[in-house]
Amino acid sequence: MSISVEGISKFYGEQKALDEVSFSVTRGEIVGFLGPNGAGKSTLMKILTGYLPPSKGEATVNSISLKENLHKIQQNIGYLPEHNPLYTEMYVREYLEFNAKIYKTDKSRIEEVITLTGLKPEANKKIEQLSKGYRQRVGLATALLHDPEVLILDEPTTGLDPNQLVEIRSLIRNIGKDKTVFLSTHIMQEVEAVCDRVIIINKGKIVADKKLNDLRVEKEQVIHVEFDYLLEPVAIQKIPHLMSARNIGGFAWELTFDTKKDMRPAVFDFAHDNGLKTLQLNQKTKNLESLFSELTR
Ligand SMILES: Nc1ncnc2c1ncn2[C@@H]1O[C@H](COP(=O)(O)OP(=O)(O)OP(=O)(O)O)[C@@H](O)[C@H]1O
Repeated sequence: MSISVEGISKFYGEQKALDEVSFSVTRGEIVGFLGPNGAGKSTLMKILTGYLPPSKGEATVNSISLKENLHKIQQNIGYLPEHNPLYTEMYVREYLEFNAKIYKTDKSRIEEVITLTGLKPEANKKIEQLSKGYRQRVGLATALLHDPEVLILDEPTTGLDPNQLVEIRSLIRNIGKDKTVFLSTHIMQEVEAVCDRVIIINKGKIVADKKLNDLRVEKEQVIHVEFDYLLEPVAIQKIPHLMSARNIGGFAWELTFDTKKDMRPAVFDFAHDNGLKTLQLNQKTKNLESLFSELTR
């Protein structure tokens, strides 16, 4: 087990931020820790990385107990905090060298993480000159310096523009091929894009723990499609297996089908046969959305 959390509670004075939280993460999983603002995500991550003590409960990382050997745990964890604390007046390479000294890692690892995180073109700039996306990469590079087995990433894509978002998500997916990744977010699409599994927290309690594949294997299927022209709802009814069609703004529709079979080709063919262009076509995990709104309302 890479991460095991047992009955962790955390009080800030009178306020209970975490309430008997328990779960485990196995090696090689990418787990999304999803919850609304103030649900307790950062608090748990700070506990797992040793920045905060729990009020109650136990956690282990790679079978090492948080209580017994915090230092050893920190050697096994790469942590990207929510507010990435970078020394912005430093140059990127200089900053990584500084951190490599702290971790006592080999200097050759610096070039490896620069390549891995796509920092090469910016490596000779000062951190203050970097865009938010590249600063985030510096944070990830720092978290990866000592080649930890477990990565804990607190809202790694907050504030990024859509292009940076795609790049950082694909970077995390790549890193997750041989590391355990536990990442927090309040964005459902992030979980769908990156994770194998989702743990949902609300008001300090775990309210769901599901594999994304299990959520996808459902009878219903939802597709978001955008055409280049306005359609009458009656015209859309011609698509086979369609249960309902809802306009979600402009020329975009949410289509619900009563089949597991991938209906994207049928929607594409429908557009083509009716002289329409398909501007966007996405299969949604409706179940994650409904689960989230049901459990965190
Ligand atoms: N240092 C603190 N002192 C007092 N209360 C705190 C402290 N840190 C967090 N809290 C409270 O604990 C609860 C959980 O906060 P936490 O930051 O863990 O939530 P979160 O899920 O990470 O939220 P967000 O998505 O907004 O970052 C919130 O109600 C918050 O106000």
